[in-house]
Amino acid sequence: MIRFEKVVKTYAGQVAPALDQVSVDVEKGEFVFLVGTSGSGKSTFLRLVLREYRPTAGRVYVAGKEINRLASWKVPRMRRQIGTVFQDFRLLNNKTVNENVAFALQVIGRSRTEIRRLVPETLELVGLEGKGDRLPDELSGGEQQRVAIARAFVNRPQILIADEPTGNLDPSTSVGIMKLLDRINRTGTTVLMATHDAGIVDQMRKRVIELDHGRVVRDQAQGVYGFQH
Ligand SMILES: Nc1ncnc2c1ncn2[C@@H]1O[C@H](COP(=O)(O)OP(=O)(O)OP(=O)(O)O)[C@@H](O)[C@H]1O
Repeated sequence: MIRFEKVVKTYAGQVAPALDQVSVDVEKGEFVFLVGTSGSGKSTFLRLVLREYRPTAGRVYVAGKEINRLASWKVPRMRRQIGTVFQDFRLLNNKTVNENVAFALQVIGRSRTEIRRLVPETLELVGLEGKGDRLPDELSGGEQQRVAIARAFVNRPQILIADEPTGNLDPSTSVGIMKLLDRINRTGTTVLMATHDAGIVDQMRKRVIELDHGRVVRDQAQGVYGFQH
């Protein structure tokens, strides 16, 4: 589903690469944690999957396509296969929960009938039934993140990318968010999550890929956050 072949990314004006000869293969339906200290290259990795950047060298494949060879006009369609969730939720604060989730469908031209069906169905899936008319600031942080996940998932993308999704949440709220991401993963969605949350990684026992100075230093099935060498 996601394949990196000897990927190098060096930002303009930088000498050291942010990613250095990274080769990784993520199968459809896998759940993968990306860990590593600040600046190790996690966000760069995620941004290459979204084609926000192109690699300096090497190849990135998403769903079988080498995405850096896609024509620019095909990029939005490629990105529709990928839902994204961030630490800071990124909701539209002047729109209700329903409108936030519906917006993700409107921009890709889904019909009103589909929107009327999919929005409540997805809000129920994330545990927000009955809260569709609230504004984001009338919700707890955990609930706001659930809205963000509903928005990312309402289009049933093949891949869900989460960049520190529990970074602003307390531990018990974080556990609820992880259960939700796990449920989404069980529907067959590939989940790629960058995190500093050792407790979560240790609890979930999923594949762990660790980056250090842009290199993959560990790729462990059913891994933990801090590996004892
Ligand atoms: N736009 C940019 N221009 C120049 N250098 C950048 C840019 N973005 C990131 N970097 C550098 O690339 C390296 C990797 O950064 P990246 O953001 O991928 O790390 P990270 O593991 O996601 O860190 P964090 O956990 O703090 O989010 C760092 O040295 C960073 O300073």
